Amino acid sequence: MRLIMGQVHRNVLALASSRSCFVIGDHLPFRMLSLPRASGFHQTAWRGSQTVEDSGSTLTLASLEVQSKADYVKKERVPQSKADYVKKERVPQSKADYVKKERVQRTGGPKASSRDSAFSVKPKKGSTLSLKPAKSALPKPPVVKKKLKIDEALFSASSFEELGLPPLLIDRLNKEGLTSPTEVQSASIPVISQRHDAVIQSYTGSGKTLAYLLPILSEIGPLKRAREQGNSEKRSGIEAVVVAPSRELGMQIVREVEKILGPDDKRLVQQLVGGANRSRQEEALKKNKPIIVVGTPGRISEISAAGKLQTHNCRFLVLDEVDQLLSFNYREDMHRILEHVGRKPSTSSSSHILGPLARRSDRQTILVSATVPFSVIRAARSWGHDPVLVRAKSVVPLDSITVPRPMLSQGDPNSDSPTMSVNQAAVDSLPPSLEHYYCTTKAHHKVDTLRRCIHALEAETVIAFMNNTKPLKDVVFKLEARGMKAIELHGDLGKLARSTVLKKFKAGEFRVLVTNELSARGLDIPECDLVINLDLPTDSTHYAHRAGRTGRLGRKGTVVSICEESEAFIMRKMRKQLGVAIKPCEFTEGQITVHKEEDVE
Ligand SMILES: Nc1ncnc2c1ncn2[C@@H]1O[C@H](COP(=O)(O)OP(=O)(O)OP(=O)(O)O)[C@@H](O)[C@H]1O
Repeated sequence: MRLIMGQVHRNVLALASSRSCFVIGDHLPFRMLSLPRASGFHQTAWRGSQTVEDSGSTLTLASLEVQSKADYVKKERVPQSKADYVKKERVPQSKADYVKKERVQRTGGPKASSRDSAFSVKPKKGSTLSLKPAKSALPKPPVVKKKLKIDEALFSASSFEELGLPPLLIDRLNKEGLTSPTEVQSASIPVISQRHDAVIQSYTGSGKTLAYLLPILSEIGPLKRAREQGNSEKRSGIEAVVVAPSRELGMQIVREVEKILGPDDKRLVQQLVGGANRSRQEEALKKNKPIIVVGTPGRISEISAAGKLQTHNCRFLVLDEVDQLLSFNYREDMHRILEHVGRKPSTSSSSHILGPLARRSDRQTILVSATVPFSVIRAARSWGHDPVLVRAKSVVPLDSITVPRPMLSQGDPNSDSPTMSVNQAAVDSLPPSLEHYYCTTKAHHKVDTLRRCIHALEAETVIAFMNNTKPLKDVVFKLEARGMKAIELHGDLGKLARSTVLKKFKAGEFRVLVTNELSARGLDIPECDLVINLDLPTDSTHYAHRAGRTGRLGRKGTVVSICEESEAFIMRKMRKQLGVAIKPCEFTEGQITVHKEEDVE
């Protein structure tokens, strides 16, 4: 047993019990109790992923609606008028492309989707029809959901077969139209299958959920790989616990598991999210005998403390959005979960002396997030056996990772201000396909600017973020008053209302979802082509997670932050911390005007 002590400055998570105490965080005085490493890092995991990456089989993405370039050219709408040609103008990519205050007719990001309108038929606003029947006489038009192009580059060259997934599971994936793994899935599946504890880090929307679900479902449940006779592990009860910080994310993961298990076996996953009826959840646990539970920390620990959730035999513990789950708010519930899941109660005297870590079973701990600060690496080291960090193209032992020295942002070589240091965790979480802008306006003009922005970018599925709950309703009211269908989503709504809102928004019944931080993590709405910050996020990590609601799975996406003139410096700071171009712009006459940075500094 080792005892390590250090200095603490912020982000403290204290997990304390009578027998153990962990304190973790970035630059924190922390105490960590851990067992000696059983063995060195098994190179097999690394080799496994290398082999996978080296394989050069061709992709089959048709079922993912990934279009080849040729398809696009074929299907693209033939320009009808001069205006159409203007719309197709290229968006400036480099600084050189920007002419001072050049007026740019936007064609990147959302416009790419409107270019795809050959597939989705978007009625042109203001187009004249000779015979226009009264509104009430019209049958309700079906909501035509647009399809955004997926960037093939996100997908790995390997196939699910090459990753060694069992045939039954591959069949189910194919039935769901999933034919090729993404890069992070290619890297994670062999590592988890080889029983490594792992931290999975990859940018938002890159497929991290299946990156851990697929290797788990290869080992448990009806789709698992067949074992040689005499080599089958007999387990009963819950074999995997997945923890997520919000009900929405929890339910989204449940649906993903249900989708893979298929209609006959979907009862084998049980949601344990807060806000839902607890006794019904407990009854379902008894009746359905699930093999996997997915829930929020509070509800899981509540039911576990009541003795209604037996997880001692559990083989997998997944913490999705781990950096958020390790925040102070969740400390007590997370402590209980970490103490109980996959830990057999022991009466041996040695375990009493050594504490709960000595009682560890062969539970695999998998920590997942787009943003992995060093505090998570520390936590993973203390909880895992030879844990590894898995990213899209690399697998490294956590022991080889050292505390990062703050990097100064480019263009600021002489600055030693800590605020100017690059937030590497946030940088790594940003999908490369995003475009970022900000514009300034007076506070009372923000909603109008939002509306003009949506029109100028021709965005069809928009998520607008604010910092507080109260003003959301007002924004919805103002947008609706201007003829734009909008709906609010926040934690004060009941569980049913929250899921109804999401369902309607996903179905295209509303163009704008006005929400708060609740929706910033994990929410997967593939059609979202524009994220708006109506209030600036508190830091670059929050910016990155909000931004990640668009540009999912290699699609195009645009992020626009609307702020007051006095806040513009925050955007410039954010740009340096994130290492991306966040371009100043304004929206006038239905167009976006991109400014040169010097114009506004
Ligand atoms: N191999 C695949 N083929 C096609 N689609 C996939 C594949 N893997 C995942 N997806 C889809 O990609 C989308 C994004 O996946 P997911 O939500 O797991 O991303 P994520 O990396 O967890 O994002 P976040 O960090 O925001 O939580 C989902 O709609 C998911 O169904």
